[in-house]
Amino acid sequence: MSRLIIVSNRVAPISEGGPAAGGLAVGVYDALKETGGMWFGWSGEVLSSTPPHIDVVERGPVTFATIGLVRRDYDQYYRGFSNATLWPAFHYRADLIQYDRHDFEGYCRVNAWLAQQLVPLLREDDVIWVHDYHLIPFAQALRAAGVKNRLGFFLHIPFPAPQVLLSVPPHRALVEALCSFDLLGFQTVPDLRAFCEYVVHEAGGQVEAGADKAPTLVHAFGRTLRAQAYPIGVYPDEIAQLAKAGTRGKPARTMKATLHERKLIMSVDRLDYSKGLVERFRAFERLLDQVPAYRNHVSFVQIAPPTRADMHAYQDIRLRLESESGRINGRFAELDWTPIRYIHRQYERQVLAALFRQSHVGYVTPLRDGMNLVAKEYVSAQDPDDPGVLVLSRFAGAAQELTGALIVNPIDIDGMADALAQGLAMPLAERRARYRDMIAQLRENNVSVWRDNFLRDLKDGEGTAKRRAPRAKAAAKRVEA
Ligand SMILES: O=P(O)(O)OC[C@H]1O[C@H](O[C@H]2O[C@H](CO)[C@@H](O)[C@H](O)[C@H]2O)[C@H](O)[C@@H](O)[C@@H]1O
Ligand SMILES: O=c1ccn([C@@H]2O[C@H](COP(=O)(O)OP(=O)(O)O)[C@@H](O)[C@H]2O)c(=O)[nH]1
Repeated sequence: MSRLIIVSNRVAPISEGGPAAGGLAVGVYDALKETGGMWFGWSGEVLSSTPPHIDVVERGPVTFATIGLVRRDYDQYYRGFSNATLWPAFHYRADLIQYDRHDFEGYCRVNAWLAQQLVPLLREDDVIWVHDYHLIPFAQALRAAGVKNRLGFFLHIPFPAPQVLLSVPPHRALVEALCSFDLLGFQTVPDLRAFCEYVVHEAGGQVEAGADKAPTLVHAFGRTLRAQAYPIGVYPDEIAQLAKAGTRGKPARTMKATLHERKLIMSVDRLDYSKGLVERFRAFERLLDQVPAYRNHVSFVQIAPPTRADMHAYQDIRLRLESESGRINGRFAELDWTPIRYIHRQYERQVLAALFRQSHVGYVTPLRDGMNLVAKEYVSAQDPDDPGVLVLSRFAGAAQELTGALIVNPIDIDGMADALAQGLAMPLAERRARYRDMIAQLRENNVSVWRDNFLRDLKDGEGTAKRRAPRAKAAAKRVEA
């Protein structure tokens, strides 16, 4: 059996059980610990001068091969092009895009360098699965180094509409680089469709919809590759167990004691401007304005651990959120009640799962999000006999599957306040019906299914990339939603 090699910028913390650094690390680790294999990526260290070397650690069936970045590479590749250019562009925040040609050069240089570090670790029949926007040029770099293995890529964040992507100056070079992979995976059908639109309308390529759920064939830049939507999942039953066990722990007991029978609204997000936190706080304020009966009868807990805290846009969102929570608490707080408990630190998944289970509403309202695993974890953690209600942004990838949630537009403050009121008052029978619908979907498309579908298509496609593109006048078929 061929070995699975995962390549991503962020690698899960090597000691299991600790708080996770984001959804990619959580999802990929869950997927890899069953199959075993090697996980290659950044160690999270920024080195001042020493030339980085690969650290190899075995943990059960998984070999972690991690490497540090020198300061200049971290600045240009991670803080610069990945997170100041691609992240805002792919999350539809054209107003926040910063672009520096030197950062793009650094991004390509680091991709080439990482690829060179990986090559000596590879075997001939390894299957290589590359993850996320930091590593778009990775296939080109591996091919240039002579690697012939199957190469797949999964994008964890949204793929933007072509008009938005055009604001990234090297957009064409990026899409050409993506087309060096054999298989491209997206979180949702709208992301796949946006990619195909770029291929057809901006790159002069062609796409052919695959029959019966098979991947779409993409002909572009002289290559043929395949592309498909593979929504990442969770292990719902494992999370339910964690949640049940966690309710006996100290954090959950403290939460219960300090709530004094009040209803609980729970949110958990990295403190990222894509998560819609300011709008969410204002919608909670609107609820208190419009339904005075909820004052002192409902508490909103927002856990928002720091992320990318050395970047201006992230310092800015932190200040805005601190100011909003201070303002709203100043307006409504009483001697025995603080309406918003805003907590700027990370918690372990077991603690989060237990808090989800204790809450009446899971409040997940990103402005844009590739998937949003928190939404899936929230539903998984519920007590089937007395489940909470999920209020979910239509712009989270998860909204494509979790149709039993109350779906909201995250910039519609009144609409979100209405959904909170509806969720808090929802009768048990309706809560159960919505929960049953969503948990069935989560079980059907768990993280193993995500991994297995992607790897099946990556292996099945052997030979596709070598096929020639069809003649130019063959009609391009658009991918249907
Ligand atoms: O590595 P960081 O810069 O600290 O950021 C954390 C991760 O954020 C993003 O996560 C995404 O992946 C999730 C799982 O597929 C998905 O649910 C979520 O919508 C995405 O935002 C990012 O894509 C990862 O590369 C980062 O590691
Ligand atoms: O304090 C925290 C906050 C978040 N998470 C985990 O980090 C992941 C966040 O993934 P999501 O897809 O929701 O968003 P991302 O941060 O990747 O954009 C989820 O598994 C959370 O349970 C965690 O373990 N501790």
